[in-house]
Amino acid sequence: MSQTTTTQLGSEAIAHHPPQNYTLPPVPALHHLDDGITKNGTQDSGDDLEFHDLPPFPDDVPTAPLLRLSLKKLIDHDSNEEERLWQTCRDVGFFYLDLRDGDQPSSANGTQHPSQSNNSNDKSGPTPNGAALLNHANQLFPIGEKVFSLSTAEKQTYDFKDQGSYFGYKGLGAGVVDAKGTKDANEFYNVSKDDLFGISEVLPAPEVLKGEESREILRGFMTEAHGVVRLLLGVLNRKLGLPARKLEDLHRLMGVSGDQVRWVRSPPKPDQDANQLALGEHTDFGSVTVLFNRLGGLQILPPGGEEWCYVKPLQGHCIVNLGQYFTTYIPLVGRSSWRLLTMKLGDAMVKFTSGVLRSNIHRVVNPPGQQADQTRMSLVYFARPEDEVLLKPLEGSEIIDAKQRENGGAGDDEEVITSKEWIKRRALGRRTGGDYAASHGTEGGRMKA
Ligand SMILES: O=C(O)CCC(=O)C(=O)O
Ligand SMILES: [Fe+2]
Repeated sequence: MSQTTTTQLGSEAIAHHPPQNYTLPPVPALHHLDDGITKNGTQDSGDDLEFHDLPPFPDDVPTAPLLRLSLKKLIDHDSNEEERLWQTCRDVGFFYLDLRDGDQPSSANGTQHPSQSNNSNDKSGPTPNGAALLNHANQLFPIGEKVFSLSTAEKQTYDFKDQGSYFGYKGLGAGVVDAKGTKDANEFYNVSKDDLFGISEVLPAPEVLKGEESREILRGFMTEAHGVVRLLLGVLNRKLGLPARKLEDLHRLMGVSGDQVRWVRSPPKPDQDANQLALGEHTDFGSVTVLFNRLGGLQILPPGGEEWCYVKPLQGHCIVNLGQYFTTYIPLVGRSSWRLLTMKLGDAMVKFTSGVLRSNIHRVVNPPGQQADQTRMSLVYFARPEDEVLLKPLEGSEIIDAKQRENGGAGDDEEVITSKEWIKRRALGRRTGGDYAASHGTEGGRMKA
């Protein structure tokens, strides 16, 4: 597709209309790091990408060849950067985003609450500010530590699983990492975006999260992370040739959704348990995930590969991955047969759900090398389609239509479910006693274990 018109007229002005009988471009070959990080994850650009207050990430473990994109360039609608984003979302769906140069002077002093926006024409919300996002993330790490330092008995009172909610606390070992029911080795605390912005009820929470100071930091983080998500969605929307703002409009900051912040904490494991997974293999069940971690342990299984590769944490960057919203539409002949279908489909499920964009399997293992005796924490923002969005192929894109034809059609008589229902099923299915099979997403046909 031509980039010329986009750059001449402004990227919002043109919706791409590929010709009739459009055939899909081939999926690009998996990228290799060509822009600052060599294959074993060491730097070659002079940038300081290390976390100097932590034991070093080893240089003798396999690392994932992920691209490093620049938020600043994406904000500036750099067509080369937009093309790199598009390619990497089609081949692996995981990349680094450099936030250090994404600073926007207009909002450098903080984050404007969207309801305070005085620009009624600004439908896409405020331009994300990379420095503010990093700053809020740095402030949230110690707040998360305070939450986890509370007694187990108190934390347990914020586990809302029995009320059908995945917000709040999940204890160590309260989730499963495989179909055998092997327990996980991490604890979560999930904070609802809708709670923070007054869109839904205020959930019970520990004192450290109830105070306005913490809530303000969380709101700032959510606003900036959401701004990044919508910026990325805008690029993908144009590349997919969808009607203007279609993806952004399914992900409004002030829309009712399952968007959330999550802290994940895994304590160091005794040697005999070193191989235990902290977090089992999965794809994220939303749209876009913005992740901050500092110690290694996150691994992805690159497309077509057999070897799990570490994703080396980089200072000043977040790791972005696409969730399965883009790749999933769920065939349901009837709700009762849902579980059966999910279990039986296996590779067919992957085929059936394989989309134009990619949602890659990942998991969390013990931090590697000298990092192994450290407590690992990460901070995640999960953006999801608004609650009432139906999970079915989006209309208005020749590329998506062509992909459907390639997949043998969409099956018009199939029932579809809402984003809300799907997220709940997947989130709670990975809790002990949950329905692990029903919790599968697009990883269905590629589970290793
Ligand atoms: O902790 C990490 O690095 C990844 C966490 C993750 O994949 C998740 O919470 O879905
Ligand atoms: Fe994840």
